[in-house]
Amino acid sequence: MTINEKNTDGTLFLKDVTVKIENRLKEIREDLSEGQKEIENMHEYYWDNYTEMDQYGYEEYDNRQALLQQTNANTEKLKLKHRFEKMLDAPFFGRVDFAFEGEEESEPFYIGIGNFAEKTGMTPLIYDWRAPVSSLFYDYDKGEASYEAPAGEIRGEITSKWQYKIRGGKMVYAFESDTKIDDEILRQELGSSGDVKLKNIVRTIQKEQNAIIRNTKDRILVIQGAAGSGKTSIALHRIAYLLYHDRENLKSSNVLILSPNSVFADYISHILPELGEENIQEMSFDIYAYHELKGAVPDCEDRYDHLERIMKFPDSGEKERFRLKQSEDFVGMTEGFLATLEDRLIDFKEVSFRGAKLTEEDLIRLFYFKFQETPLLKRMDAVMEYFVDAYETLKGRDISDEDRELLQGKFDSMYVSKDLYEIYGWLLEDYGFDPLPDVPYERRKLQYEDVFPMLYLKYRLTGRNSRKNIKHLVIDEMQDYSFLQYTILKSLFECRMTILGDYAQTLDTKQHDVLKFLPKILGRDIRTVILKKSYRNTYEIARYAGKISGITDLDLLERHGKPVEEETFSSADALLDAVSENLNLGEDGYETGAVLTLTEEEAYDVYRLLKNRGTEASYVDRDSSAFKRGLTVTTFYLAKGLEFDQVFMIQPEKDNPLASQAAYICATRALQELYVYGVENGGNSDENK
Ligand SMILES: Nc1ncnc2c1ncn2[C@@H]1O[C@H](COP(=O)(O)OP(=O)(O)OP(=O)(O)O)[C@@H](O)[C@H]1O
Repeated sequence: MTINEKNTDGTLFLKDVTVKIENRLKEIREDLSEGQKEIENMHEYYWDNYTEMDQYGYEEYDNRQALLQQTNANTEKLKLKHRFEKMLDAPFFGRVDFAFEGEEESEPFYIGIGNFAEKTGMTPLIYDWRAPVSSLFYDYDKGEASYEAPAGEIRGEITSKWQYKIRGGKMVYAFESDTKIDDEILRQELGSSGDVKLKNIVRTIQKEQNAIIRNTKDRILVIQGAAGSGKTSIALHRIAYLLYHDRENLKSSNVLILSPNSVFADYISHILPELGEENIQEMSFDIYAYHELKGAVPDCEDRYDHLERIMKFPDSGEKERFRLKQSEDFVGMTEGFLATLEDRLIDFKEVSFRGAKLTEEDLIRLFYFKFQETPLLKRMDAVMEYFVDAYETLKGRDISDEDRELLQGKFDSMYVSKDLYEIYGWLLEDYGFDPLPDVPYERRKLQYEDVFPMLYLKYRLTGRNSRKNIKHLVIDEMQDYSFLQYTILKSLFECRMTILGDYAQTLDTKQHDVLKFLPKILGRDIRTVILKKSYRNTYEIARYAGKISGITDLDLLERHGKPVEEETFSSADALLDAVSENLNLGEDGYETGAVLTLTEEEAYDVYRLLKNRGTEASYVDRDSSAFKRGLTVTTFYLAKGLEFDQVFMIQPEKDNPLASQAAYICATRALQELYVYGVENGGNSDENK
């Protein structure tokens, strides 16, 4: 029986292909050890013959090149080795039998996590899920179908479709299905615990998700998707797809993901390696901003300080001020301020230097006309360079470092201030905001509401270096970025973008209208895709979450589970008893659970009380950087983007402006079970005292 024989249940092919993968692995291991020896020999030759190499260094150059080539070849082999080792565990997960238009016989195409051929250059026995032909598997039922190949559209007919589950090299199940990815398999994938972190979904990518992953046309793709619709998963699979198809131009170091915090970064960190790609850089925009502002302020508050404050002091006016300072109106105010700043910032004084001179009139001409386009805080440097050039040409020699320093002092002294902190303070005062505290540099701490406005002002005053090495930017949780932040991002990144989020999961009391203002900032070449099908939660949890958010038009996967349990207890003690009773983690239970609160203080209290009772838990705060198996205690805002098998959501005792947002975010974090617990007013625990 040949491995191409049709209508098998895949077991024979599995046997055959496993042997072939093993053989290939053996060859690769031998090549690798040969290659390693080769490198060692080259090193030895180099050291033995170093002194005798030709004086121009040609031989040395050749040696280095050969060494580099061999190292690169070894790295490529190592990657292949990793891929094939992974494939030995589960070589393929799908198969389409496709009869090309005009042909009677159909050909089987097995689909797996990567390509596999017996030898480099031979027709693959297994196709990478990202190969053009593999889209047949995700996009079509049995019947007429087509796919986009580099040479154009290929038409034909799918005569049969199979889905497999292979673990440890053994076939767990195989079944033929007429339809796209069968819902039953999807339910099984979602219902099965095992992975703690976000998993790859290559086995069950849905058609609408596949269209996003394989979209290469749109420069800026915006995905608005309901909680649990797979946005983060899709964005990462899309990067894997783009890296595979554009290897020449796009390397993993050219892709950057803006992620909300380090725990989230850890949570998603293994998907790309699992898909055979290197991990991509990750950055929090807040941390980037703090670095950029270091010259003006040694310390900045973070977003979580701001959130905690608006929960504690809802009527302080902070929410409204924050919103205004991140808005389009504030960008307008800053521009208005900049228009009058030139006159206010500079006090022109004639410059004389060793017989040469720049009169006030000269300075004004250069400053306002010749260097008009140079950012204000850099403009005097440009005028100085102009003067230095003219002086050096006249004298026929360069000026000394001491003289340059002297001149720099003279030109700098024309600025009334070069301190961004002070200048930003003027802007606030001009528009009637409270001024910044007048303290020396070491004692400055910027409130979160001022971080991005100050960064915007900085870039307008000094210019910015756009990040040209980044060719694709991924922005997750798009609803948490403001008009002002997108304006700054646009000036920093001129590249393709995948922007994803869910306006219902905002961390504000009011939803930002991101989808409306994005085209204003990023231009017209934006394509927005809306995802309404939610996969994460059981039907019961999704319905419950829908009631909180008022979102009723969701398409829910019929995966049923335990009803949501809502209960109010007479004391914190009784509440924690209920948590302990229902917690079902460990060998025979689930992998992950979370107790989620609104504020940091509440989270820490619960964590402490649980610990006192001997319940193992990890406390995740803003400085945490790892997502762990077991029970996690944290706030709703740090749990955003994550998921847990069991969620215990603790309702606040006092009114809280973010209560409804928090409830929606907490509820949608639960994969299998959701408990909504509260304590009656006045309920108090002895342990709590
Ligand atoms: N096609 C799919 N097959 C299997 N699982 C899927 C699929 N799509 C999504 N999922 C699962 O649904 C869950 C939610 O996915 P993901 O976290 O990517 O969604 P999200 O839209 O980013 O969620 P949120 O906005 O709520 O954080 C994950 O467990 C993911 O593995």
